[in-house]
Amino acid sequence: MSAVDLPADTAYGLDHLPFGVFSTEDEAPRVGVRVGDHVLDLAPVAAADGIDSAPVFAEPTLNPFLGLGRAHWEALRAWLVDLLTQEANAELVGQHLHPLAEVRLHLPIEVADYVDFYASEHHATNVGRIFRPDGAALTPNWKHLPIGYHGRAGTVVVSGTDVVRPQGQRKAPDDAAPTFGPSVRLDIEAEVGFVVAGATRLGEQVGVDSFADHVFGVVLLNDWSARDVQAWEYVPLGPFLGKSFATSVSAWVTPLQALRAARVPLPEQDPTPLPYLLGDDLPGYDLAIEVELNGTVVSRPPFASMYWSPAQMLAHLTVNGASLRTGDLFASGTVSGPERDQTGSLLERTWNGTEPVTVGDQERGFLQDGDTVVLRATATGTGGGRIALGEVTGTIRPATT
Ligand SMILES: O=C(O)/C=C/C(=O)CC(=O)CC(=O)O
Ligand SMILES: [Ca+2]
Ligand SMILES: [Mg+2]
Repeated sequence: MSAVDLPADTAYGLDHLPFGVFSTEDEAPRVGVRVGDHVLDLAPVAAADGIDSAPVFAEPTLNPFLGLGRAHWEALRAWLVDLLTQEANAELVGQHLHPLAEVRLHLPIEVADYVDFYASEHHATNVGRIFRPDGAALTPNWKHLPIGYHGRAGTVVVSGTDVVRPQGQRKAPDDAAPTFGPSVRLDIEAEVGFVVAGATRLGEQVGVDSFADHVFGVVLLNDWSARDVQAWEYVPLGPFLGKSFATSVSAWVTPLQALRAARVPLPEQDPTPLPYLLGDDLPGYDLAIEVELNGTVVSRPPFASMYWSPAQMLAHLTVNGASLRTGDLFASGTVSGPERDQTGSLLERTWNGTEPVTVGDQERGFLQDGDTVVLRATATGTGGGRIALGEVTGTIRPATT
């Protein structure tokens, strides 16, 4: 018995409870929790139950709630489970449940800084082979630190937002001079994003053991990439306009607590990293990702194969004393497993377009206008069944010329 009716096999049951921001026709965006195929409007329910922090849920982003800190997130989750478990609350809860089909979902966080890592050994090896065929696949630093760069926070968009084909300079090695125009090698990157909460001071470091104090939860993330622009611009400072035009995230943020049963050991790290990257609790997560292109699943990247733990990424991100802000977002980097059909980018999946994938009755090297990409991911929930991260979808629109 409980306050809501849920199918036994739902991926959004009481062991999940992801947070997002939604609006209904006549009311402003506010915080909601996904329960089955409904969204629970948190502010009025929390207010009715005498929760002090109820007003943070009437805000148009999760940031004010996230800023309250870990003890508060955990207490709120316990309250929510209790509320939804008791049949006596059925009327209160029922008044504030909206069918998903009747709401609009918004970007759940106001993104402060956005950082993207490069933490898959399989991905880094593949990209090294394709982009730098004459050198070693992995750069000498790769196994000593989680490589990353700062991306563009202002162009992080919510799932469902169209992506306009970027324009820019590109020059293949054999071209005499660069040309300008719409990217002809537009790609995806299937990634997992980590939502940071709680500000730190300049000069402060967040050690590997403080990961769960500073990461509220995870989103699925598509780091759209223009490979032709990227290949010409990135030496020596790294990715710039080939990545900054759009990064899509799921509308739902899955709390770290909901992923406790999905924790797995990391692959062995050899050589042993420096002490600030070592700790007793360096979780990997067994998330089964799926990349769908125009209705056909083209790849199944396994997040469990990532070399670096997100706890190591956060420790590295702050080891120089860079401070954190609530709403910071860091992404894992493209998730690729050892097999070709486990790679998280078309660059790898089609080996730079030379081995196209079959999608329905067509073939694809890179993305064409009108193509739709959907990323999905599931994991074992604490209740023993599967939970599903919010999906990330985007459709490519022609360049604005
Ligand atoms: O190795 C390179 O030159 C480029 C790598 C990427 O494009 C990957 C990137 O953005 C990080 C990642 O997603 O793993
Ligand atoms: Ca990336
Ligand atoms: Mg991007």
